[in-house]
This record gives sequence, structure tokens and C-alpha cells, in this order.
Amino acid sequence: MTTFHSTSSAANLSRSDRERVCVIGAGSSGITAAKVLHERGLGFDCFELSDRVGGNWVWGNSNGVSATYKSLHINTSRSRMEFSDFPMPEALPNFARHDQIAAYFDAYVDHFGFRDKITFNTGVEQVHPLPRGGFEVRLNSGETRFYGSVMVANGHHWDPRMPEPAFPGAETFTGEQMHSHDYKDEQQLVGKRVVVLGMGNSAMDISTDASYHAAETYLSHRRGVHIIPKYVFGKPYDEIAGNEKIPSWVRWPVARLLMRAATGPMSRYGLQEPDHKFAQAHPTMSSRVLDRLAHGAVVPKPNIQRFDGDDVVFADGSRVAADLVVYCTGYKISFPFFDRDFLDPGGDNEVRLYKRMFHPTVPGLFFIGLVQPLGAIMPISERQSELAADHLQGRYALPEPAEMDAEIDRHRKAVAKRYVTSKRHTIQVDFDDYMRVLRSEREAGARRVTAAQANSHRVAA
Ligand SMILES: NC(=O)C1=CN([C@@H]2O[C@H](COP(=O)(O)OP(=O)(O)OC[C@H]3O[C@@H](n4cnc5c(N)ncnc54)[C@H](OP(=O)(O)O)[C@@H]3O)[C@@H](O)[C@H]2O)C=CC1
Repeated sequence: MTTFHSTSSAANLSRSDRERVCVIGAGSSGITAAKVLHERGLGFDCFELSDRVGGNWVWGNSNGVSATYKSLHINTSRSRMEFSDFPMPEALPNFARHDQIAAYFDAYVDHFGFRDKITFNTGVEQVHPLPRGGFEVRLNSGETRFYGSVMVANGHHWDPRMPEPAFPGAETFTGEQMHSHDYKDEQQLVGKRVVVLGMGNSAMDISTDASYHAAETYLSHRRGVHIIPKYVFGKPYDEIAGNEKIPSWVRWPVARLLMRAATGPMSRYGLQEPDHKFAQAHPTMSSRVLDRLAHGAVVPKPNIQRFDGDDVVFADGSRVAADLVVYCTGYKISFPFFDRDFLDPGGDNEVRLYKRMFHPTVPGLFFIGLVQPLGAIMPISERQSELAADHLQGRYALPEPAEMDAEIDRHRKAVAKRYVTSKRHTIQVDFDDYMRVLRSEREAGARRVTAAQANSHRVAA
């Protein structure tokens, strides 16, 4: 990673600039960061492209980048996704719909009273770390401001990843091709012969929608996954052994047995058997797709091999005529406001961050919610925001750069060992384990503060 040097002449920030934080985005992670800063009495501005909070969860969001579709229901249960100090209303279903979640986020902002700190309809266009510390931030209004710290919460499910390279014949395929990000409602599927590609949660939802509205639905996949039903033995699946006190070596073997009992092998549904164990991939959750496969309303197919006129040809040589191919092939991590030679996850989705949130060489640059958990992101963003705020208030100290680098390397090795090799897993974390890591890191950082204070007293004496 290269170190960026700003061209700005504003090398020194005023004291009030230095104490101020810029929060990028008012989605689920941005509002969490803003709420913590607000409660701690720290000065900040939060910038949001849209005219409202909620980011990805706002269907038809005016920011133009929400991935939400009309039928979307979250796949983490109410008790596991709610903020620690703001319970989700009990009247909500266990797996809430997008508009219920967006309303919950709206209510959170009003409950804690920081809406006036969010500047709506305003994008952050550029962030330059300054050589002597702090950041120059340019807004799409043309205004430039200076901040001591930046909390990046721009999300990582908005920049579509198309198959790379494109399948042979894609340029002459006579049907329509689109990414799941452009799927908004069932009208786009009505009466069509649809091929859905992928085995993540977008593919499950869209193939299920298609099975009710399209003429034919095919689910094409290059790798099998363990599809998890939303309820297992009458309980939301994520409540079973979901507790940060339970280590993952206990949690996952138990979960594996339960899931195996609940669904049986994936080949019974005509799908490929996974080449990995349960919890070695980002979880794919859907009770409904299993039914639709069992009903023959969704027809499983191997990966797309090529296109031929209006035919989609699959890896096993079978072919179907199709009107629409929906690529549910995931997302790129993108920071359009950073110079590429400063920070660019590129096509590989790789970002080197200490404890998945601290830039190791640029003080004051924090990333909130830049993880893909086996679980919900909101409680994680909350804990990350508390840690960043502790750091800003001098209650949490980072270790030396070499130690941060070593931790990042260790983490990358562990991710490579634990998860299936895929660009979708570069920022994967195990929810309960990571929550525990953040808790113990908070304590470790507090001890570093005490040690540094003791040291400086010794030097002064
Ligand atoms: N209901 C909900 O709450 C929903 C949540 N989500 C979340 O949004 C995020 C994004 O999900 P999603 O959009 O499904 O994307 P994912 O990244 O999770 O999944 C992408 C899928 O596409 C496959 N793929 C990628 N590239 C290719 C290729 N070139 N050829 C063939 N297959 C390919 C991947 O296979 P491989 O594994 O081999 O790389 C994987 O099966 C996830 O965190 C998900 O949980 C999404 C939809 C609904």
C-alpha cells in the first residue's frame, strides 16, 4: 500500500478541524458511527448522498445505489440484528422486510436525536489524507472541509461485480443480461425464461421470485453451498448457539449436525454438493428456494459455459433458450473518494485493516461495517464505532505499526484457511468470534494507554 501525499497547501488543521470527524454515509453503519459520536459529545458531520437514512435498505433510494428489491426480507433475525440499546419493535416479524428495517433505522436516528448532524443529498467526492495528519474532504457541492478523522461507512454492496471475464458469446446473446443490483421488482421477470447465476442470497431470492412470475426459472451455479432454512426446529436459525461466549469450534459442529438433519444433502434438491463444510462460506439462507426446487419450479443447472444466440449453454452441455440472465455474482468493495494509489481494493476486494477497521499507516482513518459477517452487521458496527470513539478520546491506543501489520497478515492467513477461496470472502468474519475480538481489543487498547501513561510518568520523573 502506498502512502498518499496530498497536493493541498493546507498542511496544518485548526484545532477545531482536528477534533472534528467526517462520517461518510448514513446507512446502517454510518448512523451507528454518528450516534456514538453524538453521545460522546464529539464534533462530527455525516454526509449522505440520499435524502434519507438507511442506505441499502431503502427500496428505490434516491441515492441510486441501493441493492434492495421489493420482495427483500433480511436474513438475520430480529434479536441478532437489533442495536444493543434500541430493540426492534416486537410487532415486527422475526425476519423483517426492507421497509420495516429502513423505518427502524429512521426511528433510531430520531430516538437518539442526531438527524441535524446528517447533511443529506450530499456526497463525499474526495478524501485526501494530509501529510501532517488530518484529511481534506471535498464534497459534491464543491465545498472543501478539513477533518482530523474520517469514518468510512459507504457500504460494500453497491458496486456490482459482473462475471470477469464475460462468458463467451455474451456480447451476441439475444436475451437481456443484468446484475442483481438492477433487479427491483417481479415485473422484470413476468413471462420470461430466466437464468439466475450464483448461489448467494441474491440468487436465492431472485430465483424464488422468478419461480412465481417467470415462464421458466433456472438456477445456475459453479459451486454448491449449504442452504440454511430461516427456521430450524422452530427457532430462527441464527439464535441456535449464537452467543459470543460459545467458541466457534463448539458452535459450528453443532450447527452442522442440525442443518444436515434439517435439510439433508443438497443433491436431494438437484444442486451440486458443496466442496466445503458448513460455515466455510458466507451463509446462503432460504427456506423458500428449497421448496421451489422441490416443486420443480426452479431448475438447477451447473455454471454457464457460453451463450449461443438466445441459448444459454451450461457446463454439462445442456442448453436452454432464455430471455433474461440475472448475474447474482456479488459486489466489489469500492471507495470512489480515495485516490487509487492510496487505497484501491481493486478487483480482488482486498483491504488491509488492523482488526478490520483501522488503517495501519494513516491515523484517524476508520472503516465501519467493512466486514461480511456470518451474522448481522449492525451490532458489529456499533462495537466498532465505540472502539473508534474510544480511540478519539484517548481511551484506546493502537499497537505499533509492525504489530498491526503482523495481525493483518495473520488474519489474512486465517481467512484463507477457513473460507472457500472467493472474492466474496476477503472481508468475511464470524459474527460472534469477531464481536469477542472487538471486546478484548478494547481492553487491550485501554491497557496500552495505561502502559504509555506509566511510561511517560517514569520519563518525566
Ligand atoms: N435477504 C437478505 O438479507 C439478502 C442479503 N444479501 C447479502 O448481500 C451480500 C451480497 O450477496 P449476493 O449478491 O448474493 O453476492 P455473493 O457475493 O454473496 O454471492 C455471489 C455468488 O456468485 C457466484 N459467482 C461470482 N462470480 C461468478 C462467476 N464469474 N461465475 C459464476 N458464479 C459466480 C459466487 O460463487 P463463489 O462462491 O464460487 O465465488 C456466489 O455464489 C451478501 O452479504 C448477502 O448475504 C443479498 C441478498 C438478500
